[in-house]
Amino acid sequence: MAGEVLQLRGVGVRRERATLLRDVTWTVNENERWVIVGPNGAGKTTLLQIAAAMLHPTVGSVEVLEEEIGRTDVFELRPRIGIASSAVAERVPTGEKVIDLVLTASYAILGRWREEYDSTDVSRAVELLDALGCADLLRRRFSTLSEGERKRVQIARALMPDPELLLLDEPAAGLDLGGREDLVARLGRLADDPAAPTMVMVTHHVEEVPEGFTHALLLRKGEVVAQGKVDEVFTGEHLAACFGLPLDVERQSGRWYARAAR
Ligand SMILES: Nc1ncnc2c1ncn2[C@@H]1O[C@H](COP(=O)(O)OP(=O)(O)OP(=O)(O)O)[C@@H](O)[C@H]1O
Repeated sequence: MAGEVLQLRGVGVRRERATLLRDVTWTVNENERWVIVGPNGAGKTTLLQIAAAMLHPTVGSVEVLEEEIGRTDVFELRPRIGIASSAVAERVPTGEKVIDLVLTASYAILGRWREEYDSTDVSRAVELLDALGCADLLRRRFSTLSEGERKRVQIARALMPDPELLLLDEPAAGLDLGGREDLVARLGRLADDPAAPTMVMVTHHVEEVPEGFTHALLLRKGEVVAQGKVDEVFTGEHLAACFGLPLDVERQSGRWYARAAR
């Protein structure tokens, strides 16, 4: 596949009287690594759900992997997209084992039933869990894992179908400092891998943006504040407009830091 992985034109999402997204026009090209940043309630998860073909816009047009939403079979499209999100984690059936949670991603389903998996599928699932430092968890029940373990298992699941697009919704939320730094380093290595899928990650914190992420989109109250190359978007001016307070922003050794301006 070449070219545009996501193409949104004039996208709006409304629910009852609320406007969740307004006039979002956004293009993600193959091999780019995007981060969506914004305060609570800005519309980040809504935008990610649009990108995951899980939500249709109220207005505007959306193409995901060159398929137009509304004119394509989303059940064929979804296995081409890997998503790690707490909205998915909440729907994991009680008692589901970690290995089965990763395997079932091949069919974009939750809950193992009677599907057949061959030894190649099982080896791939084990390799992915190993790469994310979770090889010792494969026989555990997902519900018994710590928050950090769950996050890493969900990323292994998202990578299982060898997706063309990888979507990560707040992958570092709830992690302790060591867990966050470990995850950010793993995501940085993934971002640097030319064989890795196009990536879009949602976060509240610029400190969680791994090295190797190329582009950023800032959202506030459902509208795009700025978008483009990460070093052009992560300025004090743009981030202050996004979060609604004066900020000092700096970059050190490839990572970003922001704090309230004194
Ligand atoms: N069905 C709905 N009806 C009305 N408002 C909704 C509905 N679903 C979501 N919202 C509102 O839309 C806004 C955007 O929600 P969304 O989850 O996309 O934001 P977010 O940027 O991901 O937030 P957070 O950082 O807090 O997770 C929020 O203010 C939320 O309360």
